[in-house]
Amino acid sequence: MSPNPIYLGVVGVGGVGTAFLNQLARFPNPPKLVLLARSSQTLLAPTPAYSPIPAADWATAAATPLVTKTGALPAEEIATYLASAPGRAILVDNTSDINLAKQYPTFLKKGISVVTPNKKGFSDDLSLWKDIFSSAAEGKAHVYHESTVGAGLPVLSTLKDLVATGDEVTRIEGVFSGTLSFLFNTFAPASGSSNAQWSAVVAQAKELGYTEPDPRDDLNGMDVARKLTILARLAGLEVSRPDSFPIESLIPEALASLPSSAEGITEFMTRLPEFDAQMANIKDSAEKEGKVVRYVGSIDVASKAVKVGLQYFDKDSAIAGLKGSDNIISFYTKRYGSNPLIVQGAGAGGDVTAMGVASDLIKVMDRLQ
Ligand SMILES: NC(=O)C1=CN([C@@H]2O[C@H](COP(=O)(O)OP(=O)(O)OC[C@H]3O[C@@H](n4cnc5c(N)ncnc54)[C@H](OP(=O)(O)O)[C@@H]3O)[C@@H](O)[C@H]2O)C=CC1
Ligand SMILES: N[C@@H](CC=O)C(=O)O
Ligand code: NA
Repeated sequence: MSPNPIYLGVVGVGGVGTAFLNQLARFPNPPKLVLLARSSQTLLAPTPAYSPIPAADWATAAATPLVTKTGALPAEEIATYLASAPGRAILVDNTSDINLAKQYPTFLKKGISVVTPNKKGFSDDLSLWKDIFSSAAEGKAHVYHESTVGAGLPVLSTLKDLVATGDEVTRIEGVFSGTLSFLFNTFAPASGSSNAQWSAVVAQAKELGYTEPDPRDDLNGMDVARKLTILARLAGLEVSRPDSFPIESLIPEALASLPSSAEGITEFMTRLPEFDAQMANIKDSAEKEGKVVRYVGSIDVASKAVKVGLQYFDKDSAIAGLKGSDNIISFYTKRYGSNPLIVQGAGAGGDVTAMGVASDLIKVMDRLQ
């Protein structure tokens, strides 16, 4: 038993949330799970006892006797409930909801720490970024969001360590999307050949849990732009918004105005095969130069230039040779000279993303002890 009980609220039980609950169930000294929510329902440990809900999958947790069930609760109510627990509290946000992310300052000011793989809050307006960190200081709470870039890979912790120890980061570049890495590695491999259709590989990436809840957020480049916004801000650049620099979209023009609803996602996935020839043309153009096409991003710190889009690579390059959903992130710094510090490995998927969330949770728990 840890000396000071810590109370936990978890919102989101999709691919990442379910894998996170699995890992939480194996913690030797788990926090007390007192709130578990999905979009339509919330499970609460009854007050004032706050006796914990088992850290199990949604169905098991929902079937637990004595759990109070309500519909979706406003973020302010979740914050009030957690702040009234008889100990320090942590919110784990496993959604991609911008509205919940906009309420992080409310949680933090009440002393509730936030751990999340949700990129939205850290990559929206710069004012929200500043509000999140000043609110954390005000509430003496912590914010950890390692899985917002490179899933569980130690990308943010590496960058923070470089900056905190006085190194000068000059450039960050690489492949930042697990989905786009998987798509291009499968559709246009550097060795061998592939007859896979673009739309079929997109459907596979969605099935494997690599894509954002709306796969168009990956294909339009916005997911990569959000990650670069977060990295650029940590490297000291005041990027105002994730759309403040040019982003190359892979969404066919004719499908660009479909609604951002569940119906819009279904129609997009249904009609995507009509546009397979467009992506095949891009692949063939690279092939004619003896290269492969990949979706990459870069931040040049001195010139404050952020770039996101397609580029051709030699087939024997490190980027061309990536496998599966791998990300590769190269940090060029004064201390590391011309050989960058490189972080590489799976950049999407429930288990690896949940690992980043679970390890952040352990770090926050340690700091609250
Ligand atoms: N998948 C991956 O590889 C990675 C994902 N991430 C990030 O992790 C987060 C989760 O992704 P993933 O698990 O794949 O997404 P899913 O779509 O699988 O799950 C999202 C979950 O959030 C719930 N949810 C959405 N909005 C709300 C809300 N307002 N209140 C309560 N619950 C809500 C959904 O509820 P319901 O079950 O009712 O639909 C669902 O349980 C995203 O921010 C994503 O960007 C980061 C790195 C990698
Ligand atoms: N959809 C994202 C998930 C991780 O951030 C990706 O594919 O990289
Ligand atoms: Na990471």
